[in-house]
Amino acid sequence: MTIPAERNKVRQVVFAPRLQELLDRYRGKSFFRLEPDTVGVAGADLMDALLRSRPANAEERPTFKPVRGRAVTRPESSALMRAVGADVRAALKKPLGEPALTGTWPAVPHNYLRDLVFGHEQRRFRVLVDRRLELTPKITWAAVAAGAALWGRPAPEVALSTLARMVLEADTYEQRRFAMYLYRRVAGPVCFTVAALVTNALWLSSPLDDEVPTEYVLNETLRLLPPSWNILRVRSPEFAEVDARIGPGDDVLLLPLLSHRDPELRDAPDEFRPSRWAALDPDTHPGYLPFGHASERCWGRHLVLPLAERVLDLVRRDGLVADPAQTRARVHLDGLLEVSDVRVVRA
Ligand code: HEM
Repeated sequence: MTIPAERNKVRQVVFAPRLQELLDRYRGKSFFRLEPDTVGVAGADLMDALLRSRPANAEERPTFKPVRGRAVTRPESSALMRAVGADVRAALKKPLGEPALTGTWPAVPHNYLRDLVFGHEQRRFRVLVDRRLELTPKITWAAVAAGAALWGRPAPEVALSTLARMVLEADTYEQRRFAMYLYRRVAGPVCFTVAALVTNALWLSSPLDDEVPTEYVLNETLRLLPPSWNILRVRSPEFAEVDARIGPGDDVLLLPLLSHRDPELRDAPDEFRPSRWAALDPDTHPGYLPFGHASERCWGRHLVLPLAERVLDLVRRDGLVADPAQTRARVHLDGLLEVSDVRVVRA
């Protein structure tokens, strides 16, 4: 995939081979078999019907799936989202300031967001939003267990996020460990996913056009490089009722990465054209599911979008661009779809 960049140069997104293969083989197809026990779905209507047929089960929920066998209840999830919401709203009220955002992205915006939202947290909390813990559940668990064991209440004057104060309310070691793991599940994405989104946006749009609203830039980035590029639903009887090609033993991998580029649904599907969103509604546009299905859409999106806008406002204000000498950025095969190692400089 190429994006017009500086006059004679192009900027390229280099997908991991498995992702490129998915795009090459299945883009434009509604239904296909990926493995003997897994089907792929990228047709807008079929995705809609399947996601509508049953709610996500506990294990399929990315944020609030059970923690080592212990379910996370509805009231617990709601309380955690309210707490992180309060922290994000407080962060958004801070003046823009003079953060140093040049350097290698997504690491730079990750650290910026960590400091902005969870800035003065104690070390045992800060370590839980460290990039090095990414996708390593065992190490995360070890960090949580150590943090919960080395306990000592901070002095009252120590500033803590609303989220961290919830952990402090836990009485026993077991409860504290559970609460800290959930802290990681909720605080981590605020840094990881928003850093991924703004890095993808910068790579696709650089230099940001002053005439184009940031909202459109983000919608178009979420279309071409959706951080949540797949949605897994495990086998269940409802699916065969929706489509007889789906057997009782088939898991279903829904692929926004492909449906977002379906040539039947939109013009020039591989081109980065943020202005197309002037005429489209991201909440209802067919096959556009960067935050999941309407029936159970991401609870964090109202936090993600203003944080991403704030980072891109700083990019515009400070004239930051992807280093013109860099013409390729890789997307690895990972849980989160993001371009890696983008060098960001002042224009
Ligand atoms: C760019 C950022 C993000 C993207 C693209 C994204 C995407 C998604 C998607 C696709 C789903 C639906 C999953 C499914 O149906 O299986 C979802 C659900 C959800 N997301 Fe997000 N998300 C983002 C950030 C966040 C953040 C920062 C939080 C929390 C602070 C969050 C919390 C949730 C919750 C609570 C759910 C509901 C299901 C559950 O996990 O319990 N998301 N998100």
